[in-house]
Amino acid sequence: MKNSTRVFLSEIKKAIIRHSLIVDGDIIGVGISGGKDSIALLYSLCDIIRSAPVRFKFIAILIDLGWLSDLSPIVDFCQQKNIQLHIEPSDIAKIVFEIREEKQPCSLCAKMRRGALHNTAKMLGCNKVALGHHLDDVIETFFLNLIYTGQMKTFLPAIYLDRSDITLIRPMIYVTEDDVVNLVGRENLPVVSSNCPVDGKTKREEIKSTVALLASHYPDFRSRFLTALKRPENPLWTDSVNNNFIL
Ligand SMILES: Nc1ncnc2c1ncn2[C@@H]1O[C@H](COP(=O)(O)OP(=O)(O)OP(=O)(O)O)[C@@H](O)[C@H]1O
Repeated sequence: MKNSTRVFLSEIKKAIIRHSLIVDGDIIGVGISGGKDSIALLYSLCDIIRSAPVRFKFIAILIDLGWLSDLSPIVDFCQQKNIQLHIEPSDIAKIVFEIREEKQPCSLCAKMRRGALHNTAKMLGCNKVALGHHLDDVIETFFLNLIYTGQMKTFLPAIYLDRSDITLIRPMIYVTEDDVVNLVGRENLPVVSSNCPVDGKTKREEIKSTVALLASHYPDFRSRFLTALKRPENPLWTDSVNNNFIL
């Protein structure tokens, strides 16, 4: 294994340990979108499980929204790695774009997708769902909330959802999007192209360029942001597993 891949995996392990994301007996549904972030997460968990001090299981879950071009690279990858893959069919794309003709389709689509993912995970006996959010997602979400809703909040490393009785975990929050892109290229991980009609035209894409601009002026911007989040006195993240800080 290349050293840069080892470094990537060690950052995931650090997040898992620091935020107690995985404990003995967990059955984790890993949300797979077909994109680079979630396949990087799946790859990482495959490696981490081999030497983990706790016993856990995971299942890859893909909610088929109806616009992925060809799922076979993901199916082949899971077969090669001996990963259980569950593909859940859905009418989400049809409902959002054809039936409801939503002007702001992303929020309805994301809501329906989350519901389908949590229900499918529960149906498969999972107590946790792992998502492929990375540090850039954490930073972008912070600025999206600040600018559009006037709130200082972002993704938590872990959060228990009462309503669906499931804990969401985000093991990739210490790695950047560039780290993910490099891993996917280096390890030749399969990415499936999406025909989503609003891909690349969202508010998140706008914020992404703003964050990139900040990082080009201040090269340590992302790592400083992470340091700020990790500070024990910072209410955004501290003890998030026990939900002592509700955002
Ligand atoms: N169709 C889906 N089925 C299952 N899980 C999904 C699906 N879409 C997204 N997810 C999960 O939700 C996370 C966040 O979704 P989002 O649409 O923001 O993707 P992303 O950050 O671009 O990640 P990716 O590169 O994996 O698409 C993904 O990383 C993945 O874990």
